[in-house]
Amino acid sequence: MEKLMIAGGHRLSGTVQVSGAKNSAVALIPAAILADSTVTIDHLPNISDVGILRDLLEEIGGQAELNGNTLTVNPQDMIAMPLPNGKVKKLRASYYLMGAMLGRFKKAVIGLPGGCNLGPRPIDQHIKGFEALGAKVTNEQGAIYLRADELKGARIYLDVVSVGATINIMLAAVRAKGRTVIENAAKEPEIIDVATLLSSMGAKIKGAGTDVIRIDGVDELSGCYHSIIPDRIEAGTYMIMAAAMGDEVVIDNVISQHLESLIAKLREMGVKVETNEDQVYIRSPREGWTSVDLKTLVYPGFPTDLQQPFTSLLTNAEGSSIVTDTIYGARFKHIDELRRMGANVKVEGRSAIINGAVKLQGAKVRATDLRAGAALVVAGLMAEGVTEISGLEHIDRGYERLVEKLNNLGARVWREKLDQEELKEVESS
Ligand SMILES: CC(=O)N[C@H]1[C@@H](OP(=O)(O)OP(=O)(O)OC[C@H]2O[C@@H](n3ccc(=O)[nH]c3=O)[C@H](O)[C@@H]2O)O[C@H](CO)[C@@H](O)[C@@H]1O
Ligand SMILES: C=C(OP(=O)(O)O)C(=O)O
Repeated sequence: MEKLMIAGGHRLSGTVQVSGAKNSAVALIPAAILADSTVTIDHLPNISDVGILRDLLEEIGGQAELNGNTLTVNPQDMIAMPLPNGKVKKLRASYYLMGAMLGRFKKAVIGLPGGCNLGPRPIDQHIKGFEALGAKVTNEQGAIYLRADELKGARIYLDVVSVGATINIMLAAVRAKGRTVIENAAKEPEIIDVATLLSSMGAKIKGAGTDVIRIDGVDELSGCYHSIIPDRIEAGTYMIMAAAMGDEVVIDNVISQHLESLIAKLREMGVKVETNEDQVYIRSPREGWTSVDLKTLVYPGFPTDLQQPFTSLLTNAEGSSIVTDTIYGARFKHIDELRRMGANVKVEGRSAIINGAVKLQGAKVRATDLRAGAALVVAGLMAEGVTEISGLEHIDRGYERLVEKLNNLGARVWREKLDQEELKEVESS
């Protein structure tokens, strides 16, 4: 097991390349189950979630070859192998195996998913959707059993706007008989990316990216080639790092329209942000940023996945900021760790109140989830002295070549093995 070491205070400059989107990748890979021939997915991020999903496709009998950033999946020999335990528990997106296997085999057994612990993360809307399509769904000892004689298109109103439920219902509905309409659907760019892949396979989907998606089921879906969209959350994280420590930083391979809410907030703080077709340019005023209040919302609102790293930036803004997470009201595990670094932040209900103008100090901290990790990396870059971040396995779920990308920008970051005492601490926690 390793930890991330950051010698803080180094200015950043240059260009950083954004990888393919994690939250697309983790849906596109299960979607390949639905095809009857080879699916090639290009520009996948080299992160642990992708490796685990590849392994899961092999567990159900597929051939899934990862060459650099390209995954080739031959789904022909796949079977409806039950996956009640094991790797499915290591990530959130294993829930997409439910929709994809239900679509192809009309049955699936999938253990309840893992992923970031952000407080309760129910999947009732996924299940409501599968049931509306005609599946019988039961929860037996922590695994979801799904079975349908036939899937039939239906009108499904989501009570909660959910990315996962929207995609999962799409995955099953492309192979249902007749028309499915998802109302109050989520509109995130990753949903459009998944709909694009499914359409290339022959699915009939209209309205992805709006809150009403219409799907006309088809009898078969073929193989295809798909190139994934850039990761707006990784891009946003580097934008926040650049705002914190950047002289002049170019973030390359970005769709800036995906990040309008972040760009608006950075500008409100006094950070210079310019955009062109596929780049964002950031110049930070170095210090004296204005504090801002912020609420996370469903897309195109401010993404909850950037709330944690943005909070770190606000610790050094002039004045107080209030950050409210309306999506995951308990997504504040990073705050205790930021306090160890000297931050003056308190949590009240769904909000963090940040008293800014604090110079953070390097400390030993723990990433409890993926974006808490990103928040601590931002803090470590800003801090005086060395920051040691354990829980690196969370960060590895979502950031490809983080150390290399940061060092290319002028940061001083490296990985080190945990010593015996630290290993004991991890084991007992
Ligand atoms: C793999 C992936 O894409 N993960 C992203 C996805 O997670 P995920 O798809 O799991 O998140 P959802 O969009 O489903 O969750 C949004 C809200 O709806 C609630 N909810 C969701 C489903 C459900 O059946 N019932 C229910 O009540 C959740 O508790 C949460 O409060 O979107 C989140 C919100 O943008 C992001 O933080 C995650 O990075
Ligand atoms: C919460 C996240 O991921 P997951 O849903 O995969 O746990 C995230 O990407 O910030």
